Amino acid sequence: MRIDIEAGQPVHGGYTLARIDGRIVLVEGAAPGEKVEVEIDDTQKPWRGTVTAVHEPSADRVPHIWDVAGGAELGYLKRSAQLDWKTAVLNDAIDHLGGGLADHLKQGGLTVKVNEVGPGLGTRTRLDLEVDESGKLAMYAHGTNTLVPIDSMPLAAVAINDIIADQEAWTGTWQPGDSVRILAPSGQGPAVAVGKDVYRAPGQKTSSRVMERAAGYTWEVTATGFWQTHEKAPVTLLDAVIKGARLRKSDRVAEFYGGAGLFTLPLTKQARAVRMWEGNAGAVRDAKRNAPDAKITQSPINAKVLAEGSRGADVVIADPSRSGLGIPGAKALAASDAQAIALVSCDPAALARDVSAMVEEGRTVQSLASYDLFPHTMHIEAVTILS
Ligand SMILES: C[S@@+](CC[C@H](N)C(=O)[O-])C[C@H]1O[C@@H](n2cnc3c(N)ncnc32)[C@H](O)[C@@H]1O
Repeated sequence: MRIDIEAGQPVHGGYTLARIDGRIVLVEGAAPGEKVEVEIDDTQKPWRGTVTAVHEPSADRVPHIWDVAGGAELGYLKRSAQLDWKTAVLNDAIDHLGGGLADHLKQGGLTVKVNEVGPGLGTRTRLDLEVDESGKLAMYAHGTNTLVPIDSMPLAAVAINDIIADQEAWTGTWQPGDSVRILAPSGQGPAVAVGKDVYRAPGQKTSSRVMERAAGYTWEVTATGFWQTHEKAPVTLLDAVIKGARLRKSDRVAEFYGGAGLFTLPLTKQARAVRMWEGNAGAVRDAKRNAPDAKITQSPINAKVLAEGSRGADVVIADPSRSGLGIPGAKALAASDAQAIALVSCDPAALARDVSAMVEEGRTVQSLASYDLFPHTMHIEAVTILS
């Protein structure tokens, strides 16, 4: 069924909201306020609409930067409009899921907005690809299981695109059905990971770890493990977290969800003592090498670990995955004696819930800054500092 609608406000997930006879439709591919025709998928709840024609284009609409496959769902909007979109989504989550958080921020004179970080293209240092049945590097078409061969991916760093463009030279390195990660680490030349094998050139295997450098520090990170993907993410987040928390040399720090030690290493150089918790065994191995002066524990993190681990800390840092801390976990951190808590969030709903729970426990938000570390996508990253 095709129908004409006016797209409303942006909501989490990369959609704008529209209504048809009072029924909510999540629309993909429209700019807020645009009059568009959409193909309705009524098998999902809420209904989904995909733009099939634009009747009155928004002034924010531009030619899509790359609609070959998934991964750039806001690529049809000006960069400034993407930032406005994400700012609206973040504020909407705070208003609707954050209880009294919106009032709390207002009373503190804080406004929430997503800040531009560097250029929109060529900034991604990791690209995960599949190999199609003909052996070509491919990605899934947006929202499908269909692989589309690719010749370039404009969000990825130049070094990654050079490898994609020259993929014939890599014949035999990967096979149909393989998953391939191409990396452009900041501390060395590019690398290609196929399963557990890592190559720096066709046929030339290299270490399974790659070198990352930022803010005068060096980390070795398992090529297939987690590392922030935007080239400026390490420096941006280090600055936001460590400066934001006003870390002093005499502080004892408890860090949760520490990964390969992005924060852990600098913390050990700038604080008295650092304890870190992380669940992934490979990340813990990396973190122990990267930050030998920290006390690092491999453990699933839950409210009990957050409560016990934060006891006695002057500063607490937590960078959970998308699901966030959860209310019991957020309350456990809020109840610690820490003078500062830095929470890194990558999901607006989890942010609103977690920060609101900490405020309810008597904490005060000092700052809430968001950074566009995923340009042309719907994703956000935010750092909240609470006292
Ligand atoms: C967003 S990453 C952040 C890592 C690091 N701070 C960085 O920026 O590179 C989240 C980390 O939390 C870990 N993690 C997620 N859920 C966890 C859990 N329930 N218990 C322990 N670790 C968890 C993941 O393995 C991952 O390393």
